[in-house]
Amino acid sequence: MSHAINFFVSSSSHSPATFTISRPSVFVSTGSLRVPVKKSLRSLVVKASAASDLDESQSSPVLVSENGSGGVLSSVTKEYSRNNAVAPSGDSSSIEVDTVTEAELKENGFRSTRRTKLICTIGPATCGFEQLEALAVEGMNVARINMCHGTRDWHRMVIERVRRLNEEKGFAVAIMMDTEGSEIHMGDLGGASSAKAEDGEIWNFTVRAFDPPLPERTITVNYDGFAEDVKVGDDLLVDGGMVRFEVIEKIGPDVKCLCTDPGLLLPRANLTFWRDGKLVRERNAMLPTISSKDWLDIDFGIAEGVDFIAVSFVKSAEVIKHLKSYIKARARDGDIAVIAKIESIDSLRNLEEIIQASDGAMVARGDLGAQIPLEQVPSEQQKIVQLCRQLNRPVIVASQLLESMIEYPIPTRAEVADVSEAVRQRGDALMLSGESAMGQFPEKALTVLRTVSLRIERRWREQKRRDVIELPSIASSFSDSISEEICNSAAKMANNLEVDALFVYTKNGHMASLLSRCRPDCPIFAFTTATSVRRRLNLQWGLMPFRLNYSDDMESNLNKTFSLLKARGMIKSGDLIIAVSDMLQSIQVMNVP
Ligand SMILES: Nc1ncnc2c1ncn2[C@@H]1O[C@H](COP(=O)(O)OP(=O)(O)O)[C@@H](O)[C@H]1O
Ligand SMILES: C=C(OP(=O)(O)O)C(=O)O
Ligand SMILES: [K+]
Ligand SMILES: [Mg+2]
Repeated sequence: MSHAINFFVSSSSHSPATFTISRPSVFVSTGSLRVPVKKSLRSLVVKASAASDLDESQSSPVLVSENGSGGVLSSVTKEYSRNNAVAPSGDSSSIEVDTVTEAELKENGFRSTRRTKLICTIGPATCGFEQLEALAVEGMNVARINMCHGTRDWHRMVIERVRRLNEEKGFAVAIMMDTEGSEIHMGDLGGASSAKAEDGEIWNFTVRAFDPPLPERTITVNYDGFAEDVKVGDDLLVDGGMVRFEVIEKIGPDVKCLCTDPGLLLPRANLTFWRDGKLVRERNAMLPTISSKDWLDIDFGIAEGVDFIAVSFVKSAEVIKHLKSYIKARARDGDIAVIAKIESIDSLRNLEEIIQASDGAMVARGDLGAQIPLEQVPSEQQKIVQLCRQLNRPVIVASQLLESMIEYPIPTRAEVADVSEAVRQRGDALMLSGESAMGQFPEKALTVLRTVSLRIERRWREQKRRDVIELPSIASSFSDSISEEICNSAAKMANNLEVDALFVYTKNGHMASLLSRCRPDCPIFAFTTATSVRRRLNLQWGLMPFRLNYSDDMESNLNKTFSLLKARGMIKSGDLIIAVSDMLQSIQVMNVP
């Protein structure tokens, strides 16, 4: 018996013929009871020359899943350790599967997989192979390296370890390189890990270069114009106010400052200066967003094949466009995504065009909070998250999510509330900075992000609190409009029919991102032919990216997918799924045979 609902929107390049797959009846759930759907076969045909999102026919049945969900429970972790010896990639006769996703699906079922993605900044506390593996097992989707710190050799070592982890253990942890940017910051304290500034002490901020050790109470500053730009009486804020000084005297390249709010100075901390209660934007406002050192780091990132480049202190869309064309001309597959960090007044001023030009955005609350009043940061966060969703760009909420966990094994209640709010806003990803880079409890911090995400997501679904946010059409062509409408409809159907999972066959990830944008109740299994696309999809809300070689014959793709996933125990007969692909511009509702 063959029961299915097939909605076909066929492009002119494909015949509008429908197909059916032998399968049990389609069930629609009413509450907890599933009743068979009346047999029906519907076909909707729209004429369009839609470009296919799918690759040419590829035959070997290689399936790779990843840790996109990673809502790992303790027994899942145990299961991971039992199974973590996976076949090396490229073996087309075997299935490469990330045991963390696999175990989580088996243990928790579809619904309770995690949708919010997690990013960890890698630093001295987490750069070892075992430490990186522990983070991946705990659910790290993206590893961030901050070019403000460490040497290129150190970063290369981290990248190699993450790559090896992916190859040997089947993960798809993506790598994000974050540029230093040319805003004003302190030097590296001559090698010391921190320095204490006491109330009433006089410190010398200087643009002179010193060989270590630095003279006592001396701070080097990276910006040559610093001594000329500041004025006696200015307030000098370290990291947005963690330590405060008042400028009392200028002597050539040296600026003598009186400590008025004592605190700990950390290497390369950001500096801002304020006059009459206002942030001073002197010639430093003219500094290039991407410095000459940043360009060298970007060349390094391109050569190493990082997945994302996050650009610090973006001021306008132009710099993003420039970087994107620079990457396109140089990167092997031209597929490094550019993330705009929103962390300055200028970036807020040009927000929409910056996000439009980028492949994603980061609410970089650390520096943002040093440039605008702190009480304004939460509303800016909400605005940026919402705008990114409307424009279909992944968005990361970053900085100080669990700051106290740098020192303590549990977070403050206020930090948990902040993480909950970011999850409730349905941002794509949450990011750890110091907590994972140099904190004492990196894995525990990641566990907190994971468990809070899972809890809030589940509560949201139970309350059926679907988003009221308006999703404007973003398509720039008729064929894009078709994809968008298909995804909007498929996501709505998935919610109404309470299906177990959405399947999307997507070559470049666009269809997958359109589904993710709808934030459906069920997880989205995204099948893509390229390993690099699979890693990039790992940043997006609700996507479980798989690498799978598939053909342009959807019936055989579905059958292959079903049998591979069933063999891994990741789905079972009777599970209800909706599949979309822009190869056939179709929506298919079916039970797994
Ligand atoms: N590669 C690294 N080497 C040494 N320390 C690092 C590295 N990356 C991060 N850190 C430490 O972790 C802290 C938090 O990381 P992050 O938020 O990325 O940087 P920042 O504080 O400069 O904005 C940094 O201040 C630094 O002390
Ligand atoms: C993420 C941020 O950037 P960085 O850590 O590079 O300063 C931030 O400022 O919040
Ligand atoms: K940075
Ligand atoms: Mg910053």
